[in-house]
Amino acid sequence: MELDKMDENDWKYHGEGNKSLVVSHVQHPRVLRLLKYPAEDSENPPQIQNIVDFSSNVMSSLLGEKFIHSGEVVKLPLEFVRQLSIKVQHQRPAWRCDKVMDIYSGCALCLPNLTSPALHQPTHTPPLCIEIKPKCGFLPSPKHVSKDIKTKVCRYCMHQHYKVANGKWKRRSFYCPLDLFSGNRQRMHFAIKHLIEEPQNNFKVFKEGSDESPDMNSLLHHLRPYFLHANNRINSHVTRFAMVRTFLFFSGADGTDCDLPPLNTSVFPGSRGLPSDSVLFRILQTQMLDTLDIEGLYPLYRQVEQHLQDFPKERTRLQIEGPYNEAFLEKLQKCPAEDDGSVEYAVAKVHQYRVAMTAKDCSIMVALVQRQLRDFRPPAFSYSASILDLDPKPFDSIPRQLRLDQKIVTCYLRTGGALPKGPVREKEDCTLLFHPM
Ligand SMILES: O=P(O)(O)O[C@@H]1[C@@H](OP(=O)(O)O)[C@H](OP(=O)(O)O)[C@H](O)[C@H](OP(=O)(O)O)[C@H]1OP(=O)(O)O
Ligand SMILES: Nc1ncnc2c1ncn2[C@@H]1O[C@H](COP(=O)(O)OP(=O)(O)OP(=O)(O)O)[C@@H](O)[C@H]1O
Repeated sequence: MELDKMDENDWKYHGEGNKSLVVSHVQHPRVLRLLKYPAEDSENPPQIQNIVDFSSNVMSSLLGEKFIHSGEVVKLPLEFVRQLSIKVQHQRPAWRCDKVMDIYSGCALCLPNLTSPALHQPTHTPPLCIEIKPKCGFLPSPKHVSKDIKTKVCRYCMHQHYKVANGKWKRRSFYCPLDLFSGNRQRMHFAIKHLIEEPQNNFKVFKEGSDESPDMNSLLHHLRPYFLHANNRINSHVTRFAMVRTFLFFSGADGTDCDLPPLNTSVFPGSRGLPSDSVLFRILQTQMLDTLDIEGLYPLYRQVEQHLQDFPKERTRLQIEGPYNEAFLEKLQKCPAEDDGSVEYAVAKVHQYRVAMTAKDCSIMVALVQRQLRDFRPPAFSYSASILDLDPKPFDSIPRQLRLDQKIVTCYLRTGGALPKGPVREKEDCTLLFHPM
């Protein structure tokens, strides 16, 4: 990429989240991730190098290098960024326009376009990519929570009630992250069915690099050729089953594409749970660094905050805002098992919590490519999995987390019973092991 010859016409709007806007190159498999911030906060542009460091030095070590593309910071001509922001503005969803693109720093992240995987051979079927934002896959321990309901209904399921009550989404999703992370074939199948039915911001499909946002029928139509090679039973049940199989086996052992196991392979070779080298397992393990729940963590956060007020210079030694290097990783990995009252313990728990928050908010991108084999063998598939959006969560977002947690639980206890129950799940309890199909 020749940075001095950047032309906004070579880039198109690709997507955006709460914190960044992504444009993809029209010819090369590359994207630029430009940060956004609240319109009134243009004085305080986010620290982009911190994002790369956090991803490459901290998250990559916890999640597995093979899944991570941290990218690099590039300095773009300001006029290019300004023209780009004008060009993409009309494609941005209105509900995301409360934030503006950073057009002043000229800094962006350059990353491989994970929806355009490199093709080693020509294929008949274009690559298909599925993005899942799985959210938090475990329940907190009863030791640290004040409301018993938090040990039965997961944060995502409770949050759904809050989101519908506040108009963020019209319909509630019956997806439950505990199902997806369970490693139980039936529950994972159930999770994927509900993601497809009500995708919200948890499920996206890209075909030929473009977000398809399809309805259920057209999605299944797109997915069929990618999964249904081993037999001719083309129905939605088989498709979802194949997706479960794909997720379960995602390990990308050597960081390259690997073949899907055949359809008749046992998904649970003698064991329950996720394979320990799968992408879902790694994400769940990292999420579980939140051992205290926000309620147990908050007093430690206050201890750190007080310490920083008393000794402002300690902010640097304790690496509150980074740098996110090996020393930061060591601080959170060498946390004493018990609270010894030290600020080091409190800081380590806060660092662990922030890392867990990142893992609870990341997305998985799965790319599937059909390969043509000679003779009459059925087509084979290559796939690869990557993890996106591994930004550090700010230290001072913790009080907001506590307030949100309280609002979600209060809303759930107030309205939980009032919303219609799921078509299948009679009883809202995320600890349920089996669902009737
Ligand atoms: O708090 P949550 O669980 O609602 O997560 C937020 C996400 O909402 P979600 O419920 O997934 O729709 C939210 O996603 P959306 O804007 O709703 O697409 C962001 O990812 C937010 O992270 P950040 O503040 O941009 O770093 C996320 O905030 P953090 O909690 O990760 O700070
Ligand atoms: N390297 C990439 N290749 C292809 N698509 C990408 C890439 N990075 C991001 N995207 C797309 O852009 C979208 C927005 O990116 P990202 O999730 O990083 O934004 P964000 O603002 O940090 O999200 P959040 O709302 O979770 O904070 C993603 O959901 C994904 O669809």
